Amino acid sequence: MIKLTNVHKSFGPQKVLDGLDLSIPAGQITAIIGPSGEGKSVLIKHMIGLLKPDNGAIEVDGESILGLRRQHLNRVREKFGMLFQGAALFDSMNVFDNVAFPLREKTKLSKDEIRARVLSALEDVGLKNVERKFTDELSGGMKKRVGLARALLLKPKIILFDEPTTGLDPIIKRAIHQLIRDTHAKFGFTAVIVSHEIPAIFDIAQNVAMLYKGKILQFGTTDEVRTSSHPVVRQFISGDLDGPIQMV
Ligand SMILES: Nc1ncnc2c1ncn2[C@@H]1O[C@H](COP(=O)(O)OP(=O)(O)OP(=O)(O)O)[C@@H](O)[C@H]1O
Repeated sequence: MIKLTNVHKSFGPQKVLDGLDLSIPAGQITAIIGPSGEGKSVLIKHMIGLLKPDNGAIEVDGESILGLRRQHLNRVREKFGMLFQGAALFDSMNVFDNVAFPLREKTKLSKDEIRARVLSALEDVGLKNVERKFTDELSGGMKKRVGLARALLLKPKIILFDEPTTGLDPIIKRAIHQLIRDTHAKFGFTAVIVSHEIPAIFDIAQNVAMLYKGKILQFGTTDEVRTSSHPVVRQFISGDLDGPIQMV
């Protein structure tokens, strides 16, 4: 479904991805874990063509996304929904207009149809009677829900989540994780979730990929990674200060 082969990416002298190989299975939830600053956000930005590799191949549904003309790349991007770190809502719009935005931009649906779809998407994420509120009146957890409603609206085949629970309290974190799991069960999209929520993320992901020193150090089912014998993976998951991962 999403396949990266021998991907290299540097920013000036800093090598971030160093011959990375990764295949994201279709229709499943895959978590990407790894130390801060290793390039997890850079990696998912490559999947949707927001960053271009210096070298390597990237395919979505068997089609290379490199070297595509803008129009063609936009068509590939329509397969994706995204929930980035700050939920990326527009402050100047209320909740309804934020969620309706992609429908107004990308479809010719009637006002009534847009209204029905927006309210149904908000209901899917457990939000009712908030559509007139402005985003600065919402809590962090509500913002994430609105972002997820917007990401779900165009029924994407793939949703990329970049740290969807960062900065939220433990109960809201769990609620957002459950919501991702429930909406995934309902809609069956391919999910890629960058997350530091260990071990909580293991309860919702089917696969885990650990990024370390520019490569995928281990990719496997959640159980395989949870019980990994690799010293780096073990140290990272357990949060031990002692081990091969050096603090700087
Ligand atoms: N557009 C850019 N220009 C220059 N450097 C960048 C750019 N984007 C990312 N980087 C650098 O690439 C490295 C990896 O960043 P990235 O945000 O992908 O890390 P991460 O693994 O997602 O980190 P965290 O877990 O802390 O969110 C960082 O050193 C960052 O400064």
